[in-house]
Amino acid sequence: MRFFDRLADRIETADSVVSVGLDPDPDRLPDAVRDADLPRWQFNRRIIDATHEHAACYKPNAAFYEDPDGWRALRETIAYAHGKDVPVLLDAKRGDIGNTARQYARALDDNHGPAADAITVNPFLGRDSLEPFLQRAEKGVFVLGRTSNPGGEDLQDLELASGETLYERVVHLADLWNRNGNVGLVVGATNPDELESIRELVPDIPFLVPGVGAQGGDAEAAVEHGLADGVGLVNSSRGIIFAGEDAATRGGRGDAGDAFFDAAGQSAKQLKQRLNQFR
Ligand SMILES: O=C(O)c1cc(=O)[nH]c(=O)n1[C@@H]1O[C@H](COP(=O)(O)O)[C@@H](O)[C@H]1O
Repeated sequence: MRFFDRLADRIETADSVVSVGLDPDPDRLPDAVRDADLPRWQFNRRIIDATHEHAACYKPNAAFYEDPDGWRALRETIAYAHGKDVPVLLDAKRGDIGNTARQYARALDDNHGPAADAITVNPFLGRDSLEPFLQRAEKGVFVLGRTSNPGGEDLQDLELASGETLYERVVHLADLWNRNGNVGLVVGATNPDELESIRELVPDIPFLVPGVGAQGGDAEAAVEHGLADGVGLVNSSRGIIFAGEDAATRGGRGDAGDAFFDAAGQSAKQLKQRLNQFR
């Protein structure tokens, strides 16, 4: 099934557009999983147990897995999320010359274990750098449009000779690259005006909207402009997975971690309910 059809089904089943970011910072893992074999996998397993009812998608960021144990943890995590019937978007922000991109795109193939259903890509190198991803028609390809970080304006807001901004040009290209209907755009919740104007440019492309929660983005704008025909994702990572840090402190060392993971579940549920007010 094509990614955006699968995502639409999941959004309906879970009644949620929440993307739960799985960014397991090793310095912030609770005691309950620190001594486990593959702590990041044990952490993600318990986060998934606590949050899957409320998750439209899981979004592991590759930065948190780029070592041998990390790749194992990631593979287990993808398989486990699929076992709960939740799609996985690998946030890898890939983008390189065609020859290299062809290798990166193999991350979307099942050959070496279960693969992610979608990926984020960086459009800076242009068309051929994204082609290997785009041609995997069943997979979702989220192109960075207007990012949530403060420095995003340094390049993305530059005005071109044509009068459009660089991010508007990227949005236009993403629309052209969407011949398989598998392209999404990443637009940060910290830029509500850009969210609105980009939605006007591309009414039919679903957005991944990161930046609510820890980055303080605008949840209402994220929903109002992020969804295309009801399909899109609003991501929170630290705001969900580390919501239980205070609870863990109260539980003390040796605690089984239940309070920590319960808090993650509550946080995902609260975000779902908050976003649903605007759907
Ligand atoms: O592509 C992304 O997901 C992304 C794009 C962007 O503009 N801003 C952004 O924060 N992200 C990612 O979304 C997640 C946000 O994490 P929190 O700030 O903890 O919710 C991280 O994995 C970021 O790398």
